[in-house]
Amino acid sequence: MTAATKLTAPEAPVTSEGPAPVRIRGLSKTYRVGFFLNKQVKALQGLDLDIAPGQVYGLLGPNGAGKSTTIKILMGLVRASQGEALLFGESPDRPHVRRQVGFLPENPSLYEYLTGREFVTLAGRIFGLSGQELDQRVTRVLGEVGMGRASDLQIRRYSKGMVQRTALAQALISQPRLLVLDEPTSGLDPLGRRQMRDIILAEREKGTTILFCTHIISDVEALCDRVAVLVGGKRVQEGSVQELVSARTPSVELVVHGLPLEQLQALGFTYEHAQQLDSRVRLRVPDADAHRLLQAVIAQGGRVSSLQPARFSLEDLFLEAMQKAGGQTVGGEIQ
Ligand SMILES: Nc1ncnc2c1ncn2[C@@H]1O[C@H](COP(=O)(O)OP(=O)(O)OP(=O)(O)O)[C@@H](O)[C@H]1O
Repeated sequence: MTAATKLTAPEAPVTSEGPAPVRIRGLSKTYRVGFFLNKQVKALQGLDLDIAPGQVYGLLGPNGAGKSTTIKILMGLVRASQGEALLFGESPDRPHVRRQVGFLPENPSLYEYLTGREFVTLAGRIFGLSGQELDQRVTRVLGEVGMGRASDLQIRRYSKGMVQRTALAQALISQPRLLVLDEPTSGLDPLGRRQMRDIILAEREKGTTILFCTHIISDVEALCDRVAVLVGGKRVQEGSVQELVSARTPSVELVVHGLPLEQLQALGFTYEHAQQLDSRVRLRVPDADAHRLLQAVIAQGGRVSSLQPARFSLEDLFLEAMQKAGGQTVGGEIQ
């Protein structure tokens, strides 16, 4: 038995609400690739992650960072090479654990000749639902995802966004304690994205724990309690969105006219950001340097048209984390 298939973890923390919905320790995954399977892609390298009951947790990372691999291991679709991944303190393979989880895969592929209603009904039957309760739940979840009216059309006639919404309805049909969503807003129009966000927030209100992965930073900012940033299969940042964003030293953004970027760079300040915009230059410096920079710009004959506190966003943090990861931004490590 590999470490990944351990059925129980005696050391899994048990809170008053029971074991953590998700606990990952030292998780690694190496895929074998190449014609002779003689190359390896390190998709995950020693990942640790804990998700507490009721949390909305975002896995953020560039393409190929290992987000889907993490989710597939948690859903029992891919075997880990090392480490353990537990749901509610147990192996994801156990049927009673799986019954507590709703899963929306990336690029869901549904039975095309069924209607949306038939498909979601089938999913409900697999979860052991039947009769009036099943019919009522199907109607309710289809309504929630905005598919009430189109639910009697065959899925092969659906757009990508309609398929995504129907797949979400099947994830919700069992009223799961844990919802795992792989790129939930991909393929959705702006209205669909808003609806998806509203559904996630409504599920959170009900106390559902939610793990979702994305590279859409605004979704994480709008929805998540906590976030982990993955780059090249490693966790490079983790914390509450608020903590990560506010732990930064304050900085100030200035817009300067009348001096070229090269001249400003020669002043010897360390700029967090410097960009030439037509005849203006936008600069960002630590708060402590702002006054001296202002004086230096005026002394050189420049003019400052705007000076305001810069809002450090999750996007800055994300870009910074990718830079710190040594420029490796896309895909796992290939050997
Ligand atoms: N079945 C597979 N066989 C070989 N390599 C794979 C396989 N699945 C994923 N990989 C590789 O593992 C790495 C991580 O992929 P993964 O799909 O987990 O990343 P991701 O963060 O979900 O990316 P994206 O945002 O593009 O969906 C990538 O380098 C990818 O090429």
